[in-house]
Amino acid sequence: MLQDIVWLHACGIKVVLVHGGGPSINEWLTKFNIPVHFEQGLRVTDAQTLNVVRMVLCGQINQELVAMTEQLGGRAVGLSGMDDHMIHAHIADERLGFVGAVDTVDASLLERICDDGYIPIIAPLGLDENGQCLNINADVAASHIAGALRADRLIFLSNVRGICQPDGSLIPELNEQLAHELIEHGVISGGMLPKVNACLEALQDVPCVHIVDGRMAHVLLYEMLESQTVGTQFIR
Ligand SMILES: Nc1ncnc2c1ncn2[C@@H]1O[C@H](COP(=O)(O)OP(=O)(O)O)[C@@H](O)[C@H]1O
Ligand SMILES: CC(=O)N[C@@H](CCC(=O)OP(=O)(O)O)C(=O)O
Repeated sequence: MLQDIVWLHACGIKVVLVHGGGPSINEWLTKFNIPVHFEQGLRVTDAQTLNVVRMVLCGQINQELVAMTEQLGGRAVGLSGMDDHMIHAHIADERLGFVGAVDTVDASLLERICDDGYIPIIAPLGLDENGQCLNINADVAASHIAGALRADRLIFLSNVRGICQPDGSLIPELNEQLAHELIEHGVISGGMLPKVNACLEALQDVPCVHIVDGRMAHVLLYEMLESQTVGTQFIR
């Protein structure tokens, strides 16, 4: 995946990578005997959990991605949505604890980083108006960042082929109405809920929004070069 990003960047395409890290956060919480709890695909985040989230996202995943990108010949800058107060957020729901809903994204730092020839790699954390760090689902952060950048394209990567029907068949195209029907009927659930909501939100500002299978070799090159998507495309 990073090799594709480095190649696309070398071809003059400005790429911004927003990463998650849910499984690693779960692993570390378990090591520290801190319970793991999700509501509608969002992590319930108390103060102790937030410390682990920040440690894993910024200290581990972000820095590993930067190191790997550099190793592949790319020039990467690692940062989080807290840097320069890029992501302004507020507590989404008191019951979830320190989980952020995004108010605004200031994309000026990212634009400067891209214009200077770097690939920004962003951990999904934000700050509220009091400077409190908030944990933001990576898909939600990506959607707002893409919107603020007026991106041409937003590609969500997952560990499935795209949105699937209960029989496993792929849904190649999805509009808002069908997405809501599938959510209501429980066909879209768990971690796919914030992803689908993020896709619908992004569609307001970004013309091309896809969910594709991050396990497929060179899926990003395929997405950029072929006119047809391999996963699910969201349509207005
Ligand atoms: N209709 C659906 N189609 C495909 N995956 C779905 C669907 N509903 C729920 N899922 C689940 O959502 C998961 C993707 O969410 P998650 O793993 O949280 O995302 P992330 O890629 O952000 O880590 C899939 O692995 C799958 O188990
Ligand atoms: C609020 C919330 O759920 N934050 C996520 C942030 C990381 C993430 O989104 O990671 P994935 O892309 O692997 O799911 C979390 O704590 O797991």
